[in-house]
Amino acid sequence: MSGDRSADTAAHAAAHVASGDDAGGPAVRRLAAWDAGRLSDLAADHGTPLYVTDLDRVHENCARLRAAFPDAEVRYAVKAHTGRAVLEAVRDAGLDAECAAAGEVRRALDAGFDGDRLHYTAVNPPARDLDAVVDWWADESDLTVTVGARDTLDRLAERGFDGRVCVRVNPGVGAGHHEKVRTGAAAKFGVPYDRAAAVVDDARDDFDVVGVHAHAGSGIHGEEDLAAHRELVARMGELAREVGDLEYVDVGGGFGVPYREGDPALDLDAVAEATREALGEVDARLAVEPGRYVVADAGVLLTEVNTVKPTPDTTVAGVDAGMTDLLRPAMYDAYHAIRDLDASPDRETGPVTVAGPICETSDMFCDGRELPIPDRGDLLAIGNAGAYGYEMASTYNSRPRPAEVSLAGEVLRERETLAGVTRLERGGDAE
Ligand SMILES: Cc1ncc(COP(=O)(O)O)c(C=O)c1O
Ligand SMILES: N[C@@H](CCCC[NH3+])C(=O)O
Repeated sequence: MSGDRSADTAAHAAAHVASGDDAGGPAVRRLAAWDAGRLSDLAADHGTPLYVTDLDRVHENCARLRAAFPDAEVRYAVKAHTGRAVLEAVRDAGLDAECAAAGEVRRALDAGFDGDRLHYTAVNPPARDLDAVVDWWADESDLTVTVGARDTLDRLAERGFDGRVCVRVNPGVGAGHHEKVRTGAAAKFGVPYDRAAAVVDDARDDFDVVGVHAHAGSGIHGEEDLAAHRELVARMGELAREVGDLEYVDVGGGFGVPYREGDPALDLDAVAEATREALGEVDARLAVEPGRYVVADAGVLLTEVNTVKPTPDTTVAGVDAGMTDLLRPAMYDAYHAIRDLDASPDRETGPVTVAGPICETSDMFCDGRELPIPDRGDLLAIGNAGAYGYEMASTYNSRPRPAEVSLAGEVLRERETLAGVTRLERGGDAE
């Protein structure tokens, strides 16, 4: 959590606490805009920690993407939130599904995506995943497999697959909110740019090569990231012109959302325009595959304060959610806005450290952030938890994963039980 104690951060937090509105226009949903009474009712009905997902917001975000990219294919990166209700909302909104693993393909199929709306991006795919997807391809022959290595092409051919393939390219340019999520220049992803045309050429012998793809990284926000995005797109445009005869050029996802209260929203229309301009003339459709943008601000994580401990530097608010429920702060030092739903405007503020129950120092949602000093029993809402929140949850410390409900009160995922956590081990229920 280095840097979380900065004056800058404190100012952001104070502004959030003071403003209480949806500053930034319709494209930004601030944590303050959520109805505190509604969230408190849901926590009372379903317990904490609790994910709350606003499915209408998912629809709105999809609509905004479709409006910004009217002539492009917009594919939702399922990994950001795989819940059935979210997938159905995305399907209804007309987006395709981009899946990172066979399990995600299965979920998308179960949510009603037809093969022609399914894109499986196979990164070093385990044999089990390839077997499963090739199996499903027998019925869904329009699905597309995106491959980033010749070996993956060979392994598909060995399984009798001769369908639609997209070649993933390593564009040599990365972007994103943290080095751990900048994929564009990481050797693991995609065939090196200067070999891409040759790989496309070879692949055409055995497959229907329908596209080329590259992804810079996640959380593109700010000029430097946008410049990297434009560079990636320009390179992909060049490649598409070189290899010709493609259905689409997929320039990845990564569109960021503001996490700090004062952060500006991404100007999606401007990004779309810059993308088209950088791509140049190509005889193929543009495709994008956003995940975070669709779901981040559609979700909050509710957690109850169970321990308040004054220390010389900060008040430690112990809460019942931890890094097992929302990993991003521990993994990326990610900033998530925090709102005390029970604190009246005249509550004293000061440096507050919101910490979970896990035996790891990194199990903190903020450290020394200027917030209302919580009381035991207060309900805190953690913002922008809809993307890579529940998805990255674990059962470390034998903690059952939290429940998820829609804002309307429908249970979307039951709270896991301890029996659920232990069921696969010797002596567990599954035996
Ligand atoms: C290949 C690919 N496409 C799309 C995405 C979606 O990224 P984001 O959620 O930042 O839009 C990712 C994740 O970074 C990805 O790896
Ligand atoms: N999990 C990351 C995003 C990575 C997306 C996958 N390539 C995050 O929470 O920011």
